[in-house]
Amino acid sequence: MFGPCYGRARTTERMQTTIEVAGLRKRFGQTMALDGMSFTVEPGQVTGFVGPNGAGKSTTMRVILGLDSADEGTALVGGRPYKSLRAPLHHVGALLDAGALQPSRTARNHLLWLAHFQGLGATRVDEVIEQVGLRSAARRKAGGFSLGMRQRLGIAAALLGDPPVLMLDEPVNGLDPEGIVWMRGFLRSLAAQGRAVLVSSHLMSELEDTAGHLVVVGRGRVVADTSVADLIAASSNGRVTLRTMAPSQAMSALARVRATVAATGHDTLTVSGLPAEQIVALLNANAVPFSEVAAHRATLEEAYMDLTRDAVEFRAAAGQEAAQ
Ligand SMILES: Nc1ncnc2c1ncn2[C@@H]1O[C@H](COP(=O)(O)OP(=O)(O)OP(=O)(O)O)[C@@H](O)[C@H]1O
Repeated sequence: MFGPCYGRARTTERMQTTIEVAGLRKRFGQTMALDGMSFTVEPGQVTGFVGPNGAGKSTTMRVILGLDSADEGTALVGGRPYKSLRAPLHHVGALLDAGALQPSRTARNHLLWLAHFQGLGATRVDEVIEQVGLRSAARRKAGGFSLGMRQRLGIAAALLGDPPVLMLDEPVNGLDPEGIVWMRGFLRSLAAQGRAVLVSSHLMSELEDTAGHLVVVGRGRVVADTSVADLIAASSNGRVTLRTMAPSQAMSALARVRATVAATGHDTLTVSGLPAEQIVALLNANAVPFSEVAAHRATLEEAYMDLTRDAVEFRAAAGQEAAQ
């Protein structure tokens, strides 16, 4: 296994554990689904693949897996096109559609059937069942599984070949809170074993605490390729959060020195154009009570909204035009 729990030696060459996408273009009729999509997924971390609905995430994943062909550009797994890999499931595991299973088969039989085509036996099937926590349900028909259990089964299938690269399309979508917590921890543990893990979502909040790196997409191309820490720092730039029981007094005092102020809660203001120390001095000089003045730390959601605003506005405008 690629992880620490199964000892076969495996080379850790960087090229083996990456996804490299360069200049992908793909058109469906009038729709430009991919418009120069380029990014690399590195090993050892979860990379979030985020963007609004229709941004091109699923199409990119399908092209990487050879399920769709691009009009232009290249998509490589471990340095090679998927279709040229001799035992592809040992290179990359994917969860694109958790519903894709035979409802009348038990979970274990479903996995045994998949394992058979990869030259793998029952021992490996039982290992992955254990890994995803499905032991007690393994002999039940998959048709009766909840979405969370189907997702676990889909991940077990993706792990069968012990691949160094994993790709999951919206794995958290529709899960209950317990399922979400499990999925986040599990994805982090797969990355901690040295795998390259690409996880798509249209909600940034779903990737909070999971992804270390983000590829943010809109309109078929990358709008940001950054670590989570850098993205938050860039979006927080120069803003200060002020908590006060006298927001209107504070707003007047700040307006007099031409700071920009926005009310962001009943007792919270976000101030730009004035450093925190000067805000404190100003509030003290004007006898305005306050409980907190702190450099603002943007949430991942705010940073994401900043980045994808254009893509969303474009879609809203296009929708309005079409409706007229
Ligand atoms: N088979 C297809 N035929 C026609 N249009 C398609 C097809 N597949 C995707 N598209 C279009 O391509 C664009 C990108 O779709 P894609 O599913 O890749 O986006 P996405 O980012 O995965 O969105 P979502 O979060 O909604 O799944 C969309 O405008 C979509 O309608």
